[in-house]
Amino acid sequence: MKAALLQLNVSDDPVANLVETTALLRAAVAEGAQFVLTPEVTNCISTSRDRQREVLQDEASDITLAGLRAEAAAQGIWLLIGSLAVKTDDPDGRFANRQFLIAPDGGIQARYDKIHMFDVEIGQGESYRESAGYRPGRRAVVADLPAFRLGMATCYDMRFGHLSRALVQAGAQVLVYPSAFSPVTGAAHWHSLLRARAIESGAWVLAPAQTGTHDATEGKPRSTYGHSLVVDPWGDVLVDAGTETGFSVFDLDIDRVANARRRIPALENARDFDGP
Ligand SMILES: O=C(O)CNC(=O)[C@H](CS)NC(=O)CCC(=O)C(=O)O
Repeated sequence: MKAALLQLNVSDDPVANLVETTALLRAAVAEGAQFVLTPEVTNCISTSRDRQREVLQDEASDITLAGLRAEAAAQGIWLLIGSLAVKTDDPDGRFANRQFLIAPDGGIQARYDKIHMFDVEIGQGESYRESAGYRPGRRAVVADLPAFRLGMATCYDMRFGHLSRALVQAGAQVLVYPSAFSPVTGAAHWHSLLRARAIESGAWVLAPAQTGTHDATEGKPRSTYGHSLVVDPWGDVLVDAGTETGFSVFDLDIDRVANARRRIPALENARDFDGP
């Protein structure tokens, strides 16, 4: 199956973002992609919670979800919306950071709310507190396409190997990590983490990413690392999209999963053990 990652530089304007995402999706489909994946927070990146609250909706009213579902149906493709920030009934007014798998008829096949919140102090004045704006999910999710099983995870989730292990133990052959990674941690960890998840799982790892500088409402713009990555089940990097926006089409050959797992049967060799 031909698949494509979209690399985006979204603003705090969901309408403009939808226009840009749709144009790239159509270009990828024109090159044969039957499965298209978008990055984390495809609908909006804003440094202002007030702005987010003003322009974003709950799932039922989200224009990005409605627009991309219609587009997937018009093109007859599978679409992984890397995530949308959507309003929830959280008592603290927090959003969900929610992934959607859309089927070729436009139906919602699966949803996943990001579990691990990026609450960190990286140093040099850079800190993030994702849990202040987002309510974490509690449930790991796998979903079936006709030819393979997908394990859904988002961005910072890639640092938690027990989540990917649970997903592959539940049958996932393709792991997705749509992201809006920080440039500092991206340079230090992005390629290593994603290759490790692919190698230890014998699974494809697909990581469509946000890139560049984004909204600066709060004075300082938010920057993201880019480098959308495709890693095959042996750990080879098939696509590194660099820092420009655009799309990357590649051949998602599911036979490589069985091949890698035959050579290194890490899932079969794994053992239960007593605690240290
Ligand atoms: O803020 C939003 O609107 C959506 N959420 C994100 O972009 C999140 C939290 S700031 N980004 C990450 O998880 C990056 C993880 C990362 O960079 C690492 O693990 O090193």
